[in-house]
Amino acid sequence: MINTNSRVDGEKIAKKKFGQNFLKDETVLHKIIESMPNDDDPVVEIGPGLGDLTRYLVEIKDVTAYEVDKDLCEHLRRRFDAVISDGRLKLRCTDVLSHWDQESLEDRPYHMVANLPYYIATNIILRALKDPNCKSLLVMVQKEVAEKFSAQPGQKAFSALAVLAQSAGEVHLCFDVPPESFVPAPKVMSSVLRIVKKRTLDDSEFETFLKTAFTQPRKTLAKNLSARFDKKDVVAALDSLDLGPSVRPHEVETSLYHHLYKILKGDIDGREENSGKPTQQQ
Ligand SMILES: C[S@@+](CC[C@H](N)C(=O)[O-])C[C@H]1O[C@@H](n2cnc3c(N)ncnc32)[C@H](O)[C@@H]1O
Repeated sequence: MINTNSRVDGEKIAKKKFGQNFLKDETVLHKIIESMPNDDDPVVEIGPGLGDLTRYLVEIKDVTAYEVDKDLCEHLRRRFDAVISDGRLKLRCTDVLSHWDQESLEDRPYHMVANLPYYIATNIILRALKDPNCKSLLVMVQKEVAEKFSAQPGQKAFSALAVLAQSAGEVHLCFDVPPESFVPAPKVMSSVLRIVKKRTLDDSEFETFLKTAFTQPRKTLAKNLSARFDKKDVVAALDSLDLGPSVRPHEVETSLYHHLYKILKGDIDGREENSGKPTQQQ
């Protein structure tokens, strides 16, 4: 059993299999709280851990927290006894991803604020982009993952994840957090990523299309897409959008991926598309 004192030794109790790196840096905790949306919607926290971020969240918001580790749940129940009793904190002791398969994480609009378990961070973000009740995300992830979601077209890190996130809303890498801010310290740099959603992703075929487009990020987009579509159609579709046959996947903007997808799916004729031609912003 974990000592209910908030000063428990994170180093000793951390379980690697659950991606436990506890955020102990008060400056970073405050920066996260200051970056939160300023409205009355509740917050969903995934992986409250020892509760060091949770204790600030419950001061300003109604919170639903999902924690998979039963030992930590027991600790959290004791630490937050009063706020659980008065309804400000709902603690769900379960694997968030299996819960999400059945329903949204909240039955009303919510913001996600979390120091995510890194081994499933990408899955959680993608799942949140598809949850109609999730309005925004403010999440700590591995810096490399934050860059994949927030990179701009033309940057090497621009990926299918960036296209998806930018299709859902505004994406911003807020700040970096060094390993020594956590106990135990992870091997990598972390970053806080914010996504403010304007729409919900609801087309899984578009996701599959992007996976094909970015299969081999250093090859041409035409080569990647030709694995699924006729090469002549791919080159014609690229041409209709003023994209040359040698363009690489990371060089094409989000809006053009949507046009390409529609053309290749047959929703839009390339020539028709050409008349009100969208072009790549230089
Ligand atoms: C990086 S730690 C963050 C802990 C705490 N929020 C903090 O900032 O110190 C990730 C947390 O997510 C929890 N977790 C891991 N996998 C989970 C899952 N599938 N569902 C819910 N929580 C999970 C871990 O047990 C751990 O508490």
